[in-house]
Amino acid sequence: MSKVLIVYATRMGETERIAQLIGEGVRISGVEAVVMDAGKIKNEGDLQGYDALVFGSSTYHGEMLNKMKTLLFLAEKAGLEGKVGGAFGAFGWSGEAPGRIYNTMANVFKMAMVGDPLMLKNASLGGGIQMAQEYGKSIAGKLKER
Ligand SMILES: Cc1cc2nc3c(=O)[nH]c(=O)nc-3n(C[C@H](O)[C@H](O)[C@H](O)COP(=O)(O)O)c2cc1C
Repeated sequence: MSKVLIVYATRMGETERIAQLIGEGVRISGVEAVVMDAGKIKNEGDLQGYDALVFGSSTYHGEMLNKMKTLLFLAEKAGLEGKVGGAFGAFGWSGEAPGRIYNTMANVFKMAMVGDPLMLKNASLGGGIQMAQEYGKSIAGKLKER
C-alpha cells in the first residue's frame, strides 16, 4: 500500500491542524498517512520509505520556521526525486513559507508536485477543513495515477 508522510512546523498549532486534515484526506482515499512534527525527523533516513511527502510551515516575519529549514536540508540528502510532493502552511497576510517549501521540493529535490501549495489562514474557518482534506485527496489521487 502507498504511504504518505506529512511533516509540519508550527508555533501555535494552526499548521499542525492543517497537517492532520491533509492526513484525513489521504486516509479517506484509502492511502496510509503518517503525520509528524518536523522536530521528530532526526536524519534523512526518517524521510525514506514513503511514496509521497508533504511539508508545511507557518510564516513568521516573511519566513518559514527554522525547523522546516533544517528539515529541507535533511530532505536534500534523502533521495526524493520523482516522489509525489505537496506543501502547505497557515499564514496571516503574506504567507511566504508554503511557496518557498514548494519551490525547493520542485526545483531542488525534483519531486512530482501537486498543483499548488495549500495556504490557509485558518484550518477550520472559511472552508479550511474541506480545502485541507481535498489537498490530501489530491496527493492520494496523484499516487493512484501511477
Ligand atoms: C510575530 C508574528 C509574525 C508573523 N509574521 C507573519 C508574516 O510575515 N506573514 C504572514 O503571512 N503571517 C505572519 N504571522 C501570522 C502567522 O503566520 C499566523 O498566525 C499563523 O496562523 C500561525 O500558524 P502556526 O500556529 O502554525 O504557527 C505572524 C504572526 C506573529 C505572531
